[in-house]
Amino acid sequence: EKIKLKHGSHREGKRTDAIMQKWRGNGLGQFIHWGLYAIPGGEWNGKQYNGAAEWIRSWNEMPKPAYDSLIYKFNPVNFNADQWAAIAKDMGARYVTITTKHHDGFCLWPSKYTSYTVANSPWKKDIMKPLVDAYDKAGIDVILYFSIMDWNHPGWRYDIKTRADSIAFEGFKKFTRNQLIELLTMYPKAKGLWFDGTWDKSWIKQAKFADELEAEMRKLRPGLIIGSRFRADEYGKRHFDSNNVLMGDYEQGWERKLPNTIADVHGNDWDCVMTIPENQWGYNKAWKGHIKTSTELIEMTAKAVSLGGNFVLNFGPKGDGSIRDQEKRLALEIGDWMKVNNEAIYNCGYSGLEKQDWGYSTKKTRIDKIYMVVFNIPVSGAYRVKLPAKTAIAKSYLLADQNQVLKVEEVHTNEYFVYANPASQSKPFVIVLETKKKERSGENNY
Ligand SMILES: C[C@@H]1N[C@@H](c2cn(-c3ccccc3)nn2)[C@H](O)[C@@H]1O
Repeated sequence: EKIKLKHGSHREGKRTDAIMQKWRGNGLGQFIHWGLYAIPGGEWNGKQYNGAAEWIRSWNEMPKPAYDSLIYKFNPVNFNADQWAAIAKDMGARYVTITTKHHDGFCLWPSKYTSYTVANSPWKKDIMKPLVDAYDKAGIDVILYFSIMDWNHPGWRYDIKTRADSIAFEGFKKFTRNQLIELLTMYPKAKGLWFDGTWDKSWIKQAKFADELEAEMRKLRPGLIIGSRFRADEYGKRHFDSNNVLMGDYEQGWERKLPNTIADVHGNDWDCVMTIPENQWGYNKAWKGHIKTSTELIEMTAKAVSLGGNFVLNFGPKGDGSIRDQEKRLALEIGDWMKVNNEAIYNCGYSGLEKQDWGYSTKKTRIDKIYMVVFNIPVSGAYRVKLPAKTAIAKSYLLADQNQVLKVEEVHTNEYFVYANPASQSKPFVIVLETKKKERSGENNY
């Protein structure tokens, strides 16, 4: 029995408009975390901060005034928006999410509503405009990351406990609305907003305000894409409202983790945002622990697409605006694979097939093509695939070499072995299945 909600979700099921269909088919995206935190790069006074570099302001070892005065050191002489966009293009990313303002409140655009922006740094110039233009020129859609939580704004509160809190937070809410309308007005090419910093009680209590603000933004920018993290319903429920309906246009619940089965995504659109090290979004000088390889990241991309989502890989440019070598190399390695295999990623989604040990299957939307993205090569050379009843395999071949038609054997009803011995076994590869309707129940060759 559904309960009456004024500020719950206002739409059930996936959006079907062209802007969202393009987003749904993107498959692979780039995340950019850049700001003042890139200057210390996880280190202060010769000591290393163990947390995520973009959270260094919350570290007791670094006095807040010392962090806040980093604005006077922001002068990224090696910043080159076209180079960042080229790296994303070479990787095969079809959209980018860029931090306009992270939790520290520093704005990468010359906002009229605070002095804590690039305009008052030695750099002086707008960073967002050249980035939006460079990515747009490269044919990569832009999404603006915006943190509601803003440690620099005097009106920010973690919770509203007193009348004074309430008065201060009203000013903060007006400021937040002003900045969001400002961003949408200054960067009309942006396709969406990626909200963060919305988990504290102060914001969760603003169901009505946030609901009306979301409506105002959608009216100002028809088709705008906003995820489930922006606002809570009037009972404080986030991501899914009190009737368990997804808030916003897609689920933003997969941060540094992936769903495992299709049941985990409840038939919704979703994105997974991922770091290359364990947990560093902003630039950190010392990448500690496991640094993901391009093969791991390609597998995560294939897994995300196989479960109907997008995979968004994070880059943390240095304080001088350059991109670190490890990130450039990974982007090129992923891009080399995507150049050959992106047909299995772009405009693909959940195939409906049972998961097999060799890897992940994806399906082109509306076309009878299934892609078997192989990460684990069976010693038998036989790749098992179970098709729905009345579906047969018309043809099978390697995506990387379509002249190599592969032998297919129906080993049980609707269960097939595809035989493939790929040339190079050191990289994931894709087997294509062109399917057709089964005319009649063919002989099964047991
Ligand atoms: C997309 C990622 N989200 C930010 C984040 C938020 N949190 C966090 C930490 C403690 C409680 C709740 C949320 N950790 N990281 C990261 O700083 C980065 O921006």
